[in-house]
Amino acid sequence: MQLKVPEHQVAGHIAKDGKPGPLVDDKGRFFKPLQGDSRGENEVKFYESFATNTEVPDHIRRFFPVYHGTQAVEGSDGAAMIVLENLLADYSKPSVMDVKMGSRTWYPDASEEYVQKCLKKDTDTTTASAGFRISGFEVYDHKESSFWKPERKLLRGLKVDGARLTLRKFVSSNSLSDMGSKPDSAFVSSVYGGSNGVLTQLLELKTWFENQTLYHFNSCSILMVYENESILKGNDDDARPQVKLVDFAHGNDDDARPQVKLVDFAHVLDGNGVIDHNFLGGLCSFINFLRDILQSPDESAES
Ligand SMILES: O=P(O)(O)O[C@@H]1[C@@H](OP(=O)(O)O)[C@H](OP(=O)(O)O)[C@H](O)[C@H](OP(=O)(O)O)[C@H]1OP(=O)(O)O
Ligand SMILES: Nc1ncnc2c1ncn2[C@@H]1O[C@H](COP(=O)(O)OP(=O)(O)O)[C@@H](O)[C@H]1O
Repeated sequence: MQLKVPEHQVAGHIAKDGKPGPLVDDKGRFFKPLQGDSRGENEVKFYESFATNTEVPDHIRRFFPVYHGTQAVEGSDGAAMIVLENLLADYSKPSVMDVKMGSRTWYPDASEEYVQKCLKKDTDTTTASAGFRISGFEVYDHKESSFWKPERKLLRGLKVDGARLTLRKFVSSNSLSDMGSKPDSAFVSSVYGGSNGVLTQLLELKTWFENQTLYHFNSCSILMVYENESILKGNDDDARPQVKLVDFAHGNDDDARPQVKLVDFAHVLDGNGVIDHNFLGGLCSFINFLRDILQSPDESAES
């Protein structure tokens, strides 16, 4: 089995100080190392419970990576890995964003030290104020024909206006690395809008969260992705780029294939019959941000 480091991982742990990081194979699988201090175990427990839980509606399962069990992986010194569907396997030039949901990232029964560490990050970022924070993203830069990923430090410093601007940049064809410039929001309707777009998917998820009391998704992320291969820019450099969507492989127009998934279940707890207000509140807020961008894509945003 040929394993390699994922090309487009945008957040989370990576191989460091002798600890393994995630790997992918060429068969569409993503291997996530089992993390220590019960996080790995807890994540496995969630995936096993979720896979067999008959109360989870089928249409909701598509928002979660398919789980293929655990496996000791040779290429990673025999470390035990959680084997998941590689969510990016079918994308050739993906733009990806990881958005950590909730207005708090600590969970009941966490140690005081851990709560304090999370609280600091939550108040320093948009978690406490907006109910979510952008943990990481990578966009395909159409001008440079390459991927651009901001440093973590830069994202940690984002306030609400910066997060709003970043959500515009994520669907823009210009000014990616220049954090101060105005994004053109060229792909906003193809990615955030439409009957298969991000907003529609988030609203479906929200309907479930308004009722589900099975799990509490502490510190869990929404992973948004879309395909750039099919997005063609017009040649008129002076004008706002004309964007046409063409999918060469399938001959379809409008095929940015926006996808919304949930990832990172290391801190999921039983819902015990109680609505997950923390995740739901963050989701509602995130939906409002995207709705505002869709409604006024040309509005100039301040950084
Ligand atoms: O160590 P840090 O400060 O980078 O925090 C990690 C988070 O990074 P971030 O706050 O987004 O920059 C990291 O967040 P991302 O996955 O990068 O969104 C995780 O929350 C990680 O905890 P866990 O693996 O989910 O248990 C977090 O690790 P722990 O602090 O819980 O060990
Ligand atoms: N199933 C998956 N397929 C593809 N990429 C994934 C998958 N799960 C996670 N990732 C990538 O790895 C990053 C970190 O994942 P996460 O589960 O949050 O790890 P950690 O527990 O180390 O924070 C995500 O932001 C995303 O880029």
